[in-house]
Amino acid sequence: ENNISRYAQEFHEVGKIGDGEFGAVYKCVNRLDGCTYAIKRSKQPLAGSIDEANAIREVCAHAVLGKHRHVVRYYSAWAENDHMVIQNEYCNVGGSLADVLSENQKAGIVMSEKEAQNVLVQIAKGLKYIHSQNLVHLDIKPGNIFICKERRSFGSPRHSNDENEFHAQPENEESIYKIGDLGHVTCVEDPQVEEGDCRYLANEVLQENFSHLPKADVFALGLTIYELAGGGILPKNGPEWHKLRTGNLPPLSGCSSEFNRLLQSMIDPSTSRRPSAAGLLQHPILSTYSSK
Ligand SMILES: Cn1cc(CCO)c2c3c(c(-c4ccccc4Cl)cc21)C(=O)NC3=O
Repeated sequence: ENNISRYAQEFHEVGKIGDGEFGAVYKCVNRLDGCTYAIKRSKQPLAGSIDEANAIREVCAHAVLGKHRHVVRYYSAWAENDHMVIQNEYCNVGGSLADVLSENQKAGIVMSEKEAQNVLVQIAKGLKYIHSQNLVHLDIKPGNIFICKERRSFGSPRHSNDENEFHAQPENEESIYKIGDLGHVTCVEDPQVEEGDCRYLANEVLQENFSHLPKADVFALGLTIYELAGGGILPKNGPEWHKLRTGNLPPLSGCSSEFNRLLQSMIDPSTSRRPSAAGLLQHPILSTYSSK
């Protein structure tokens, strides 16, 4: 019967972990396999609407992007009782980098250069994979980067062998960062661009130049890392917004000049001067991370 809810039948709802105009996200346990999932339930979009096109794009993107260590994994999607449902991997830290950013801002601390570089390398790997499938994400931002904690296997190399360096997380736990929310994903060929969050939007996309969309993802990643490493609140519009897009990024006091130059290159007004996601992984100051 069409009013039996597969969601209610197959899952135990632990609690709401996200809310927005799109719908709501719940932490759920599958009654059969006992695993925890993140499930987004949203109102069935109007047939033929932009929302419907986005919902279809999101599910297709997940299906194409299959399994990658730095992309949130998709399991299933279905429609029921006037709702769309998508069942994804639950990133077990229970929050995104936007939560890390707001907690840091409240505590008056910023992410260290080392951790910011670690995030940059992991998300660059995820973007390299997405771009290799001729897809672009178009909404890279702290709120769409989710965090998993993974038990470190015995003897796996730590990032730095500088033993007396303070490490925020315990010896055996490592943060794995994953790109989520594929609702703006489109293909590089005939892109149907739905602009992402304007704070991370590259100017050429605002000007409807869609000829180098992978570099728009690199731009958004550059401002994302800049913000996490202490760049402050990003403007949504106005002269400050345009100033950030002239290519001069106020330097981050706590970071090396090489790192500042790398971030500056990622937000260069010229898309050809921005590194590609693959190019980022070859950068000398990131190679210590990207060798793994
Ligand atoms: C708000 N929120 C919090 C979380 C937990 C992070 O540790 C979360 C997740 C997702 C999503 C999500 C985003 C967009 C579309 C579908 C989903 Cl399930 C939203 C999430 C998702 O796909 N996987 C998540 O863990």
